[in-house]
Amino acid sequence: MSDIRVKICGLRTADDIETAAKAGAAYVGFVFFAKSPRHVSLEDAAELAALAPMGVCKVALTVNASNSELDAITAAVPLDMLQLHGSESPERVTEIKARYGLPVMKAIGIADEADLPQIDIYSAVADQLLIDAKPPKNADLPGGNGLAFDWRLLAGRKYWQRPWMLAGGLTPETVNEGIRMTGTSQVDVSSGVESAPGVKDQALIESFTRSALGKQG
Ligand SMILES: O=C(O)c1ccccc1NCC(=O)[C@H](O)[C@H](O)COP(=O)(O)O
Repeated sequence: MSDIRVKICGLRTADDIETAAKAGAAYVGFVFFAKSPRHVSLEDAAELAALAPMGVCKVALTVNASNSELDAITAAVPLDMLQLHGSESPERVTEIKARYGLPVMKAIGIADEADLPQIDIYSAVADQLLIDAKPPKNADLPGGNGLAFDWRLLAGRKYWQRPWMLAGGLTPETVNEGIRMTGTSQVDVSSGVESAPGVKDQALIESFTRSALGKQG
């Protein structure tokens, strides 16, 4: 049994959920961000979440969402975690945790060393951290850009105060190198398991998950 936990983000079909769960993903992510090709409606997300087997953590990804948006998402969709992928302040993270009673994962964008202190700041308030590549300036999306950051920045920093996941540009081919270089025990992927933006590829979901979990072909 592997110690690695895999999150597949941006799932939009029943097949995506079934494939991710069967392959052994620990988390499935639903994107609530209208500009994203991975955006799902409340109705679709509710149906997809209901298909996730017990024990698979259902994560709603939002970007600087208001309380009314979060109220609607949490009322419609059975969730286990909220992922905040915008510029939510530490105070806002605390407020969201208290208001919804769900664990909160805060995404931190990393481009260079100057970004690393954010990890400690958000460690004090979030339940988990998702350490991702910082989006390029003028990017349409704050995440899901298929870009990796320099993993050497995290080398030797295995033990943060909170559980964390490595994200950004991972693929079935690179995920093991990312795990090895950073010492992470959790990985997240979106673009690297797609055949086109927003379209998950079942074979890539399987190969990414199996590769991360150290399972043979
Ligand atoms: O995936 C999106 O479309 C998205 C949109 C808005 C904010 C965040 C988004 N994705 C965040 C994720 O958790 C991705 O899985 C993470 O950034 C890694 O993405 P990728 O580099 O494509 O594997």
